[in-house]
Amino acid sequence: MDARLGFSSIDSAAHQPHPEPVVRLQHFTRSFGANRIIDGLDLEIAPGEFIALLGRSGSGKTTLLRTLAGLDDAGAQDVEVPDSRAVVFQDARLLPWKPVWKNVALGLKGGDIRSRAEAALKEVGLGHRLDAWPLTLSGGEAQRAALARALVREPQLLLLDEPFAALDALTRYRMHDLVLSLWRTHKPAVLIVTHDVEEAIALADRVLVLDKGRIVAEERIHAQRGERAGLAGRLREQLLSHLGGDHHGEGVVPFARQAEAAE
Ligand SMILES: Nc1ncnc2c1ncn2[C@@H]1O[C@H](COP(=O)(O)OP(=O)(O)OP(=O)(O)O)[C@@H](O)[C@H]1O
Repeated sequence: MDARLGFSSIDSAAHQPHPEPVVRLQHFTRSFGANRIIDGLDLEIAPGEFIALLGRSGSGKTTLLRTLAGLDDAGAQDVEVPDSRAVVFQDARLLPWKPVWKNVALGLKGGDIRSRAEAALKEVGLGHRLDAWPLTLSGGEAQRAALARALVREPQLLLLDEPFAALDALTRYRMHDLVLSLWRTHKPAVLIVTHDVEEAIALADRVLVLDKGRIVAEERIHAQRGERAGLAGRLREQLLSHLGGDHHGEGVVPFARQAEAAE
C-alpha cells in the first residue's frame, strides 16, 4: 500500500480477512449472438462492500449489472447473488399515476406499509413530498424517491446504474453524501456503474475497470472518504489510462505496481 496516497493494488489486500461474499461470479460469460459481452469474469463482493464499476461505453457494465439484478435470465445459474436486491437506474422510473409514497410502497408486504414508505422517504429528505405526484419532483428528488424505494426493502445488494448521470454537479455531490449516509445506516453491498471517475473515487471501497467484458484494473481505496480530494489527481490519471487503453487480455494490472515501476 502507498500510505501517501491511501490506495493499494489488489495484491496487498490479499492478507485481509475474507467474509463470505454476497456476490460470486466465477468465470462468468455472456454473449449476444456471436458477441461475447462478458468474458470469463470473476467477481466477488463482500457484505457491505461499496464497488464502483467504470468502463467505456459498450464495455459490458449494464449487462453485468442486469445479470446481478436478475434482469437477464441467461447464465443466471452461474451467478450467486442474495435474494434481496434492489436497483436504481439513471431515470427514477416512478409510476406517474401513483403518489410518491405509493411508488415507494409498491410491492411491499406486511403491516403498516405507509409508515415504512414514509420513514424511507424521510430518510432521503422527502418527508414533505409523500403525497406529491412524481411528475412534480425535480430530477434529484425523483432519484431520492428511487433510493427510498430501493432501501425500504433492506436489500443485501444495492445496484446503481449511473443513478446521478443526469443531475447537475451540485445535486450530484449532495446525492453522493446521501448515498454514503444510507449505505452506512443500512450496510448493503453496493455496486455502482458510472462513467465518472471522481464519483467512483468519492464513493467506493474498490474500483473496477471493465473493458471488453473483462476486469482490466482494480483498485482498493483505503483513505477516509472525507480525505479523498488529495489522492484524486494521481488515481484519476491511472483510472483514466485504463479507460482509454488497449488491453488485449493482459488481465488485471495492479496500479500500485505500475506506479512503482514508473518511479
Ligand atoms: N439484449 C441485447 N442484445 C444484443 N446485444 C446487446 C444486448 N444488450 C447489450 N448488448 C450489447 O452488449 C454490449 C455491451 O452493452 P452494455 O449496455 O452492457 O455496455 P455498457 O458498458 O453498459 O455501455 P454504456 O456505458 O454505453 O451504457 C453492447 O455492444 C450492446 O450493444
